[in-house]
Amino acid sequence: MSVMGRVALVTGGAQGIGRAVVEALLRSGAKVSVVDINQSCGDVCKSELDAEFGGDNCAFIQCDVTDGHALRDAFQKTVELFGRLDIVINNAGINNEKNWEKTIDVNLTSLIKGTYLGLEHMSREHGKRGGTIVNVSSMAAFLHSPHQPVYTATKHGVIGFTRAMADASILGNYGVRINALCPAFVDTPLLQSVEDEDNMGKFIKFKEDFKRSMDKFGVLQPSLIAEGMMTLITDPSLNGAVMKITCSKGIHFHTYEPMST
Ligand SMILES: NC(=O)C1=CN([C@@H]2O[C@H](COP(=O)(O)OP(=O)(O)OC[C@H]3O[C@@H](n4cnc5c(N)ncnc54)[C@H](O)[C@@H]3O)[C@@H](O)[C@H]2O)C=CC1
Ligand SMILES: CCCCC/C=C\C=C\C(=O)C/C=C\C/C=C\CCCC(=O)O
Repeated sequence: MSVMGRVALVTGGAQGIGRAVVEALLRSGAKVSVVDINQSCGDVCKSELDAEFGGDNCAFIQCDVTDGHALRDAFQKTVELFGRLDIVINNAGINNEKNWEKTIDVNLTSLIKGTYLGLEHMSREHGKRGGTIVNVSSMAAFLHSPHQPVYTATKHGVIGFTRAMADASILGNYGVRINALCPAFVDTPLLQSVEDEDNMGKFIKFKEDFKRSMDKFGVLQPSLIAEGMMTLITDPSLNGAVMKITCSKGIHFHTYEPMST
């Protein structure tokens, strides 16, 4: 599927992985709505993207994804601005073991809301023409590291929810493909949360151990994650797929036992 002329909404799109995905989409001819809580970062992002891709191709919508009404408005505004919606990337995420309820709210509850809103705007069930949703999980979903237990739980949850919804999409003939993306460590501001007791809480004492793990597994560039994301967006055969991206194996897919596919 070509993304030329299609409309995408990317949560947490103002920096890091989300920003790299926004750029890849714009480069391929999509129009993109960048939905992010950070007003100043979003303003900088918007002016840089306008300079590179032209002013009519992207919008910045300031929104806290945990605010259900604001998130609904962001979807509505995207459709009003660009006339349609085809691609939803639920990417916004945080690493906060101290305020772990917030981590669940941002990483899992809001991602579920974003998926349901995406379906309202794209599913044949709602009289729409179909589309695609990618939910951002993490390689943390395949580990049980002691550094970030609640973060890990949310990323496991993202995979379970995504695969169940992908099956629901087939059963309900939604016409919407739903997939998950699981990067290993990526060079973004999120990694700096390891330094901060406000984020790590009592797990700050594992900081050095965590850094050794980064040295062992390596750190990826956001551009590679955007490349994997574009495959999930454009390959019409993918639904319920779980893409992993690691330094050792690059872009590859998790395989499941046939009975659980
Ligand atoms: N950086 C890494 O090593 C990895 C990151 N991930 C996941 O990738 C996703 C993106 O992470 P990064 O780009 O690394 O993080 P980042 O911290 O660089 O960017 C996250 C973006 O989300 C926005 N955001 C945070 N809370 C929000 C909220 N309540 N409402 C709206 N926007 C909000 C931030 O303002 C920021 O622009 C997250 O889901 C993260 O869990 C997955 C694997 C590895
Ligand atoms: C406690 C550390 C907090 C600081 C880091 C913040 C966020 C990290 C986000 C992730 O999603 C990455 C987490 C774990 C997976 C990383 C690597 C696994 C690599 C496995 C492999 O290469 O085979």
